[in-house]
Amino acid sequence: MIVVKVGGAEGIDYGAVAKDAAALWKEGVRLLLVHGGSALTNRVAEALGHPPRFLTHPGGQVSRLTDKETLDIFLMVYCGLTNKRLVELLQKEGVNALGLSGVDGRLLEGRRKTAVKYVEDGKVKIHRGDYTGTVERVNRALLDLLLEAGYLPVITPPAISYEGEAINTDGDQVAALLATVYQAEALVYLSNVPGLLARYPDEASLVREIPVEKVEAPEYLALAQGRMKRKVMGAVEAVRGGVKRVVFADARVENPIRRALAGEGTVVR
Ligand SMILES: Nc1ncnc2c1ncn2[C@@H]1O[C@H](COP(=O)(O)OP(=O)(O)OP(=O)(O)O)[C@@H](O)[C@H]1O
Repeated sequence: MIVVKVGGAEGIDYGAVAKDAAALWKEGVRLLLVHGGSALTNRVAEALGHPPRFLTHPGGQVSRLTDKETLDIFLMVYCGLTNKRLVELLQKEGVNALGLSGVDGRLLEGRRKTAVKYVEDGKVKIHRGDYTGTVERVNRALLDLLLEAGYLPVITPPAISYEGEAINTDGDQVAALLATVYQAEALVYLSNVPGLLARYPDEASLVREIPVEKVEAPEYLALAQGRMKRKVMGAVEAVRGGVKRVVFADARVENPIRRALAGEGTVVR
């Protein structure tokens, strides 16, 4: 199994991703696609007069404040436009892709975090009423059913809480969890950069490899900071959990998945 997460930043060539995924699928490679949608969500939110807001947590991570209106916009962009366009591109390539969110069939279940700690003006504050959470359980039986019947699953956040509410959840974590559940040969993160950059946005500073056992070493620790921390530590956890390798790679090129599998990008193993 190969799990591919297509990021939602500007500049991603969805056509190239779909073409590559379809070719691999037809060769008999088992795939799960997960996608994001953050940049488009920001644009639609602005256009609808409900601009995006982000919270910086005490640990330094940043997340989207997800109130009821934001969740509605999130559903429109992730489950609507982004998911259906990707499914359409795959259908054009002759693959019977099937889009589903974590809400459908309780595919991705997690705990809703109603109170979220964040830092503002140097003080720790609490935001209540958020619709966010972390996925803890995957409905693998549902995915197996689809895979056995020949459908290529195209999966998107949100997830569903144990109480049955849609919750915004991190797509990177979803992909890592799916890869771990399937003990995937590879987990590929496609984005609008060539991989993890030591000095973002300098593309010449691409880090070629992160050996899991050395992730705490000073040269790698610098990379696992701020916005990238969650991605790097998620990759390390996936490898520790049995995924053979994680590759962060470019989705602005032809054959992005094949290139990533050939080692172009940042390889964590
Ligand atoms: N050190 C770094 N190395 C590589 N990319 C970085 C770094 N720091 C910040 N970035 C940025 O992080 C972004 C990763 O975004 P990605 O495509 O994975 O989507 P996302 O914003 O995580 O959300 P979603 O998947 O929900 O749309 C890239 O657009 C990249 O520009």
